[in-house]
Amino acid sequence: MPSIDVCFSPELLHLYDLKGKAVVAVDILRATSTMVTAFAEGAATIYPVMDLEECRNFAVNGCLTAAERNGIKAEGFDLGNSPFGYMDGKVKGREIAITTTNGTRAIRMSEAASEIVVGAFLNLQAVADHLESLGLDVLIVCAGWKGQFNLEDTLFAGALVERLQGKFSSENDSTLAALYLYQTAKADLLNFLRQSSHVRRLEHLEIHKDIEFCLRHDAYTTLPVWRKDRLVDLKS
Ligand SMILES: O=C(O)[C@H](CS(=O)(=O)O)OP(=O)(O)O
Ligand SMILES: [Mg+2]
Repeated sequence: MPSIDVCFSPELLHLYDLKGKAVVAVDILRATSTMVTAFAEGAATIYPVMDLEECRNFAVNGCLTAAERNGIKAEGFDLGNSPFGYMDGKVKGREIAITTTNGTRAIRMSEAASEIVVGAFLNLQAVADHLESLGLDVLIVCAGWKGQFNLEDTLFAGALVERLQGKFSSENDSTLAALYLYQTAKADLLNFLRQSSHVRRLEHLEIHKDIEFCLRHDAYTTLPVWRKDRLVDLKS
C-alpha cells in the first residue's frame, strides 16, 4: 500500500526525498484555489514563477501576468490572486504566468517529485482520484505562510487524508495531526478559520468572499499537474 505524509512548510522539504513520489502542492488562501479556478475557467497553461521580474518577462510572449505580494495585486500586472479575478471569460484560452507570496514557491520547490498535482478544496475529489490511480507514495506540501505552518493548508491535507483513508498507509504524526484537525473543524471550516493568521491578516483587504469560495469542496474536476516547466489541466 502506498504511503501518505504531510509536510507543513516548503522550508521543511529538505527532510524529504521527493524522488518517485507524488506531491500535492496546496495553498488554499489563495494561490492553488485560484489556479484550479483559472483552469476551470478555461486557462490553457499556468507558469508558476518565483519572482516578480521573471513573471513580468512572460508578457512579451503574450501571456497574462499575475502577481500578488502580501495579499495585494502587484502593480503593473494583469491579475492578482483572487479567484474571482479569473472569471467571466478573462482567462479563457490564455497562458498565465503567476507569482504569489507562498503558493508558487511550494510548487517550484517540489520539482524533484515524479508528479506534482495542484490541490485545493475546490478540486479535492479529482486530486484524490488521481493519486489513487497513480499508486505512488504521496507527500502533501503545505505552502504555509513565509515558511511557517498555517491552518488552512493543514485542513486541506486532513481532508485529502480522510478521502484516501484505507487506500494509503501512514504512520506519521503530521498526517494524523492534519486528519484530526480537519475532523474537528469540518462542520464549519469558515468559523474555525476566523482566528487564523491569514484571515486576520487579510481582513482589511475585504476578501471574505474569496475565503468562503476557497473553502467550497468539489466545485470543479480540474486537475492541474506540472509538466516540464508549466501546469496543464489533465481534465481538459
Ligand atoms: O494572496 C494570498 O491570499 C496570500 C497572501 S499572504 O502572503 O498569505 O498574506 O498569498 P499566497 O501565496 O496565496 O499564500
Ligand atoms: Mg496562502
